[in-house]
Amino acid sequence: MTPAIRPLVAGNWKMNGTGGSLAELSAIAAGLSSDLGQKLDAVICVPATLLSRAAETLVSETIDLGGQDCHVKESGAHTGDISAAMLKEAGASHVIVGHSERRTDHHETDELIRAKTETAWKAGLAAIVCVGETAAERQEKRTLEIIGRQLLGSLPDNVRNDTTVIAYEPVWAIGTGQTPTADDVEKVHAFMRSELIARFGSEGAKLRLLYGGSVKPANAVELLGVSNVDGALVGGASLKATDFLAICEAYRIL
Ligand SMILES: O=C[C@H](O)COP(=O)(O)O
Repeated sequence: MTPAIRPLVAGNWKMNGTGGSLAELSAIAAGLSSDLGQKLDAVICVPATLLSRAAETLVSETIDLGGQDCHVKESGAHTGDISAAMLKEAGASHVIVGHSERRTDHHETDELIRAKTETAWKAGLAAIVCVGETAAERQEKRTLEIIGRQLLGSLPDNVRNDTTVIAYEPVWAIGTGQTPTADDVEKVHAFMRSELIARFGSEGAKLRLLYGGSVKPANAVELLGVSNVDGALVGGASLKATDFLAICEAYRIL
């Protein structure tokens, strides 16, 4: 019997946040210093420019910090890029890799995301590996084909549940207010779980599978209550402490 998986609610601030936003981060940390924080893990992936200050601000241990991407190389002549080691030194424990906004805008391939995941691990970061189908792929009823390809193409061989988190984010649900039905989320997460167990055995059964794409306080209980959903990757609703904590509150009920 696989032990219960401890939920993870991750926030992705994307390209939002300056010094004044650290007050929201402190409010999230304060909100999770209560008994609520015993029920889940939380990571906030702030812009890299805020990481060091965020780490200094967060005197409590109730939340971890993450980056939103890292270069595949450990260092070198890559103007404007950020290495996994830089994120780690600045206070990150996690890094998102393969977010659909990078797969699309920066033409990131499964192969590159797999290599970035290994680079993140080498720097001591856990990778939150994103997969998700586009609206066109959904229309063509290719969701499971796409998720299967991305899932297994983007993951190195030796994944562990303490170094790797998977986030299923249907691209058409990101920032749109639309979400799949709970049944559709269940189908994809059950498929991911079976694929991961088939490839990684018992470790595949322990990986946390997050859902992301318009998660809000109003739909959190429904979406987070779906089997094989072990948490959420939250964009817009993570920018306000009240909304992010309201999503976390779902775990008082679930
Ligand atoms: O990384 C977060 C996802 O892109 C979801 O963003 P969203 O909650 O604003 O739809």
